[in-house]
Amino acid sequence: MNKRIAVLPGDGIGPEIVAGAVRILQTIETLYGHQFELTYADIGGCATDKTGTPLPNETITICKNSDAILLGAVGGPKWDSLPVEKRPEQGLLKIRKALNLFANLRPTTCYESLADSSPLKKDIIEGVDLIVVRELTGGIYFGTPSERREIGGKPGAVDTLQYKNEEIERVIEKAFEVAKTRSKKITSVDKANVLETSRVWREIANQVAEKYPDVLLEHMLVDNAAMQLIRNPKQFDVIVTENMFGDILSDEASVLTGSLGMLASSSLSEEGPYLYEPIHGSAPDIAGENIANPLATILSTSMMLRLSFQLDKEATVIEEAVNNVLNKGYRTRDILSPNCKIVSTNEMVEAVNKEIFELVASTHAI
Ligand SMILES: NC(=O)c1ccc[n+]([C@@H]2O[C@H](COP(=O)([O-])OP(=O)(O)OC[C@H]3O[C@@H](n4cnc5c(N)ncnc54)[C@H](O)[C@@H]3O)[C@@H](O)[C@H]2O)c1
Ligand SMILES: CC(C)[C@H](C(=O)O)[C@@H](O)C(=O)O
Ligand SMILES: [Mg+2]
Repeated sequence: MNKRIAVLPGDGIGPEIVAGAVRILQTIETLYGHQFELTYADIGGCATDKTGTPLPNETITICKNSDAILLGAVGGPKWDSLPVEKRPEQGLLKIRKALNLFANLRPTTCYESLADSSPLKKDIIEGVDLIVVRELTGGIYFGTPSERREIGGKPGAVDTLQYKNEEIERVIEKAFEVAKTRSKKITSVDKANVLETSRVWREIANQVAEKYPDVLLEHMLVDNAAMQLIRNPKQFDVIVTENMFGDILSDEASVLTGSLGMLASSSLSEEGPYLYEPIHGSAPDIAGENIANPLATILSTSMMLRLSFQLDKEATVIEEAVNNVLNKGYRTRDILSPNCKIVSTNEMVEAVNKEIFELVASTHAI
């Protein structure tokens, strides 16, 4: 199979973890006889440094001409005081908007071998397998006005939470489609006791549910959901929610797995190409030290192989290899557990890579 992949490493630990994921993609390419044509492009602070903008037009063109996009992370203190349009995070928001990536899938799978890496009790997290479907191109992130201005004659600021009904409907539809392939239960998370956008969200969720009689829909207020996610996460299968609630709840959900460095994501549009990225940020506190966990990015590439290229066997080999290296005790520092082998970013990548070779050799999985 021949595929074009745009690779956007970004800032901080972005280049380190993306290099690891690319190494795994290249192994899959070799072992299974595919051709992945990689085109690198700038996004985020590094793009601002080079071109004055965090999302150069060339990057958008490269992404649009690709079959899938792999992104690392953007941001860092170096760029925090720049005017808003030059900030790294704007590059991320703009690429999501430019490619119409309205549905962000963030699976949370608890690996048995990482039970000791989570601060939560084993019986609470054991067997957790949920997915947050986060609306990604609307809500308070994109509403206008978003500005500083006087409020009642006093200095202040305003951000606007707005949704078109159609933006709500399409992401809820996507979540129901995801639920159909899983346990057939959806929790729609909102703040309908306060927000008008949430009341509309709830009405639309009820309307969409009528088309899916086999899927059970429940509604939950976001503050309760944040608590339930820690107290009893096994009650959840698919969580669908608006942009900012999804951002916050998915970072929280990562604690169930042991680390933010474990959570992959895919961002979907109607037409493609889709974008794949870990849910974490550029981790400036550990950038350049070769200690970041590359597994979220590696698992994002397995999502790419499955969702964009329908390469199920290849995706499964990556996922099994990750599971096996964790079972063998390899740990980056964010997922330490008793008697583990502490490894660097590169050593973790090499362990997964070796495991893929071994799995393919032992099962003749090609
Ligand atoms: N998708 C993205 O590009 C994205 C996502 C979140 C934050 N950010 C940006 O990243 C910068 C830093 O933000 P932050 O510190 O709030 O969040 P962060 O996700 O970068 O880091 C939070 C904590 O988790 C740790 N961490 C994150 N990823 C890790 C990994 N793979 N392995 C080990 N530890 C990891 C970090 O060291 C840090 O202690 C900010 O500029 C923010 O805007 C970008
Ligand atoms: C960096 C930021 C704009 C981004 C978001 O809030 O969407 C990040 O936190 C994420 O989760 O991808
Ligand atoms: Mg986030």
